[in-house]
Amino acid sequence: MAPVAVLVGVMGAGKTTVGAAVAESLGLAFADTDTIIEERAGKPIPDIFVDEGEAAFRAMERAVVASALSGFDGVLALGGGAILDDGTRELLAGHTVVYLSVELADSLKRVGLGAGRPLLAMNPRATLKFLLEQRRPLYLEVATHTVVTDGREPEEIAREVVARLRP
Ligand SMILES: Nc1ncnc2c1ncn2[C@@H]1O[C@H](COP(=O)(O)OP(=O)(O)O)[C@@H](O)[C@H]1O
Ligand SMILES: O=C(O)C1=C[C@@H](OP(=O)(O)O)[C@@H](O)[C@H](O)C1
Ligand SMILES: [Mg+2]
Repeated sequence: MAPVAVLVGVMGAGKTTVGAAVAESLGLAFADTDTIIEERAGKPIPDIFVDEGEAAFRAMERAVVASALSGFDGVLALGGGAILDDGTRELLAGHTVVYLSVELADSLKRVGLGAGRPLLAMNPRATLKFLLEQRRPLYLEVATHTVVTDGREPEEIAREVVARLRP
């Protein structure tokens, strides 16, 4: 058992939104590692970052990704920073991984002031610019498909993802 597709990309790429649309269109279940982590921890992500720190969050994320990759056969969205963890990147090898790419302008428009995203609590523009540059090579490293999202509606992006998943 493995997800039909795993979505990666920076905050605001649309992983959660597009992932749910792809799952619906394929008649499959959708799961988001952020939601699973919040359920397991019993608190929202910003509280996990404050109480336990980013390293503890990444470890929880790795454990959740590991169990979803072996026990879930729908569409799986990861958090934007999951690929920072060496172990998580290794787990993704051999899976169908769709990188939703987005540039700074659109990602900023989409996340606004970063509510619910603790890494954007201060200076979202500078932080997102840094994260995009730091992480792009890692997204490309794990991706089997890349779909550009700038200037496009989620439904159109979801249709392209579905088309790319066809054998
Ligand atoms: N292609 C898009 N165009 C416009 N807004 C979008 C698009 N994709 C997502 N959004 C909006 O941007 C915000 C962040 O989307 P989300 O799916 O949570 O991104 P991610 O999970 O990659 O951080 C949400 O408010 C969502 O409705
Ligand atoms: O990029 C990151 O490090 C993070 C992205 C968030 O998910 P989204 O990419 O779905 O916003 C969430 O996992 C957490 O706030 C950390
Ligand atoms: Mg998300």
